[in-house]
Amino acid sequence: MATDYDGVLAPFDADPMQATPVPGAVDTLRSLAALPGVHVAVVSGRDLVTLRTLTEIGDDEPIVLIGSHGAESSSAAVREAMEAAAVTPEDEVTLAELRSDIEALVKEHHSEAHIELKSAAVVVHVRGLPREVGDAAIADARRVALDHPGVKVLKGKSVLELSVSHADKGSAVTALGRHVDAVARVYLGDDVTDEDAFTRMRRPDDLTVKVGTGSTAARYRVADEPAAAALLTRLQELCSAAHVSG
Ligand SMILES: O=P(O)(O)OC[C@H]1O[C@H](O[C@H]2O[C@H](CO)[C@@H](O)[C@H](O)[C@H]2O)[C@H](O)[C@@H](O)[C@@H]1O
Repeated sequence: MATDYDGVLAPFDADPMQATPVPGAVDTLRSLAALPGVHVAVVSGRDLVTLRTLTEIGDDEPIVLIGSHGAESSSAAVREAMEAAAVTPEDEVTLAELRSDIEALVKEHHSEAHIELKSAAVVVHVRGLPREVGDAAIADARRVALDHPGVKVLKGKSVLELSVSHADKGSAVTALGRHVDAVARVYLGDDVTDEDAFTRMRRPDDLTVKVGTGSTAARYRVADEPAAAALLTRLQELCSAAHVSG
């Protein structure tokens, strides 16, 4: 059972570090993870350190954290499966150049935008800015990416992410499913990067859920983060009842 973080477990906030989970949602994941035969993961574009900080899920807990769109994980099995997509020393050099160019761009031309530095990416944030101001910052950031061959450009919600990671959420989450011999897989996501997971989870017993509006390959949809939290609670109740009845 895997869920995305921003826009699913946690409502959006203009300050990325203030985007905290819907009250009770992480405890629901803990209850699910405590059930025999249920494996739980939080999958995010956040880097692993930040994901751990925001979820407050500890290293000693049985919930797998997958960060940087699959490039980082608390699970050795996922790390091994994603080894070919790991960030190389050459990628680190590209990332340092990218950071420097984006910092210069924002400082000189788009001081209203915010930069988030991640272990495998630089993100330009424009949430809350007037549309034309945000669009101009995103367009210029795209141009910076063109100067750095091999950089992946991901357009998210009020963000442009420039990444040196070669991973994707779909590969990471299906690797975890294989590792635990999952017979049915659940994935909740809200953004374009979650579509990689939705398209890879097409078995009859898989349950894929898009949170919010927009086209999707997911089979089902809920309206927003509180509805996603309510769905997780219902799944926990059903799994718990199935366990009790044997
Ligand atoms: O894969 P996710 O867990 O959905 O993470 C995707 C990106 O989420 C974050 O940005 C989004 O949430 C911010 C906090 O609410 C918001 O300010 C921003 O507008 C959203 O796009 C995060 O900051 C990125 O690094 C993640 O890649």
